[in-house]
Amino acid sequence: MLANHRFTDLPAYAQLQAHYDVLKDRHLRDLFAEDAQRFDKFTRRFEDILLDFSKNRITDETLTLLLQLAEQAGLTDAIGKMFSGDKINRTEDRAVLHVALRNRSNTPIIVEGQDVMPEVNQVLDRMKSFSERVRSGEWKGYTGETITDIVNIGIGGSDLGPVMVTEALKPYAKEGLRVHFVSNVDGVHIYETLQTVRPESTLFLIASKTFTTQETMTNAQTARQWFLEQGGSEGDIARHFAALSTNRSAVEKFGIDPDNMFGFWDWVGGRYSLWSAIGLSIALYIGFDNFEELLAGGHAMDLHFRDTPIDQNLPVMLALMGIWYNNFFGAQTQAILPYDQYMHRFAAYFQQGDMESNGKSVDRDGRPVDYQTGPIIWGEPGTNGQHAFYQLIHQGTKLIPCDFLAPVLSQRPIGEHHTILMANFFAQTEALMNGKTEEEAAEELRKSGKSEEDVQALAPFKMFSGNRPTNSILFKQLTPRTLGSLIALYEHKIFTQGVIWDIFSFDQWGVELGKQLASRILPELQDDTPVSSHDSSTNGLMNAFKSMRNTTA
Ligand SMILES: O=P(O)(O)OC[C@H]1O[C@@H](O)[C@H](O)[C@@H](O)[C@@H]1O
Repeated sequence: MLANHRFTDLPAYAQLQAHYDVLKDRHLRDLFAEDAQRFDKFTRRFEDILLDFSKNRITDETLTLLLQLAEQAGLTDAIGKMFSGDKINRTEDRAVLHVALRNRSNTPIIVEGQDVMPEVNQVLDRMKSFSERVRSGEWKGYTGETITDIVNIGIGGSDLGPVMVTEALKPYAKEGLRVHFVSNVDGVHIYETLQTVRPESTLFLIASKTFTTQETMTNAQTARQWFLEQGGSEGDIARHFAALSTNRSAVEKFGIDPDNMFGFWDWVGGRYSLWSAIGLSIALYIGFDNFEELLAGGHAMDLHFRDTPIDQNLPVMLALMGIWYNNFFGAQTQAILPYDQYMHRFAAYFQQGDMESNGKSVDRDGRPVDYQTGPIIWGEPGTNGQHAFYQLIHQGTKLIPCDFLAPVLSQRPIGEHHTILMANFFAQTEALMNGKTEEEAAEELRKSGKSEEDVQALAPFKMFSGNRPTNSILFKQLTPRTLGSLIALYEHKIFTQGVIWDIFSFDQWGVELGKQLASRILPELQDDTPVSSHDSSTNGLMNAFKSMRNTTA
């Protein structure tokens, strides 16, 4: 069991509060001017990844205090407990072992007296042989055609990870093999996808940890029916449907051949499951060797996180910077801004990863917290974001800490594109840090020939306060290994923050209420009887819906 603490009672918390009162008015520009060593001091490296956190509103003392905060919260102990299979997900009475899924060193990891590694390796072996058979064309559809399209049907953790990774690693994809993702219960999603595929050459992966999720089961039934209507027979289903799940009996009940089921375990959280059988679409798309590289990158980051002193530890640094702004500066959000178009779903992926993990308001004793926990995560790839929402980051009233991520080498080096992209990457963090004083803005206006009256009128609009914090994460290239490490970096950041905030990061009870109500409302929508069992707004909306659906558009 982890020793519980009150975050705000940790001795370092009060010290940080006092330190914040002093530091909050200091400008990053001055902190850089005062300390020539800032970059060297506040960068950390791991393999081909460089984390520069020097453009944060910190000093040596800030970092010392934040590290003390982590120590006082029992971080080292907590890391040990996760890696050794303790049931740290207490409200669900489960261990948390996504690290076992990518444990390429194969050291035993014991859950309830049993080493989980043999089972993990067995599923990986099956994924390998299945993906190789499909990719080589040995696996045939019901008319003898090879598989050209994979349709992954899943939602949340059974969708976002595979979507993000297959997009990020597109350069590693097999030519002629397409992958599609259907998640939304909105029939539009499956409709549009089915328009683009043929039953003879399509393999459906029904991805659901529980195999009970309403959206996924509805989409899976629709896909099955479509397959049968388009010419496939019941007997052909085995060649075209596979299941990725922990729930064997539900898979069998659905009619999927148990030989086509790839299992995983309750100690894999949905939002941490891309490393498990849920990653089958990834293995099919980029090949098993590349999938293994992804796992290896995750594993390397795991070892770094577990074995490196916390002051040298990349996930810990990211976590501490986040806590500094979240709990002392009152920042509400955290932007993730990848300067790599292939990473365009990275922020969306960590919206679930972070917000479902740390969006909690009771501590591990079940007491309401009196401090802020998980931030709102958002972001889009650079440079698109620059032309959309960066205005607010630069000149708005909100403090938005940003992570900038970029590869040194593009996967698609065309002309000057990557150099231009990177010029923007470096320019943005510099601009956010330095800003532009009103005098500098005025001087520029004068130089452009404006009258003194215009200069005075316009300068306030053209100044930038700066002092806006960023992390820069520079990596050599977006390879499977590097992507694996980057994902694990953020996963462990989330874990570290959860430990410091003394919350449970691995349950997600907050998603249940809406599901409960939806299943109560569904039968009420199935006829035209007026509804009166809810509040006046919900009744009113449902009755308007019922009457509007009966009138022609
Ligand atoms: O994989 P399943 O069981 O269909 O679940 C999908 C998603 O369901 C949601 O309800 C959970 O909040 C997510 O964590 C989960 O990833």
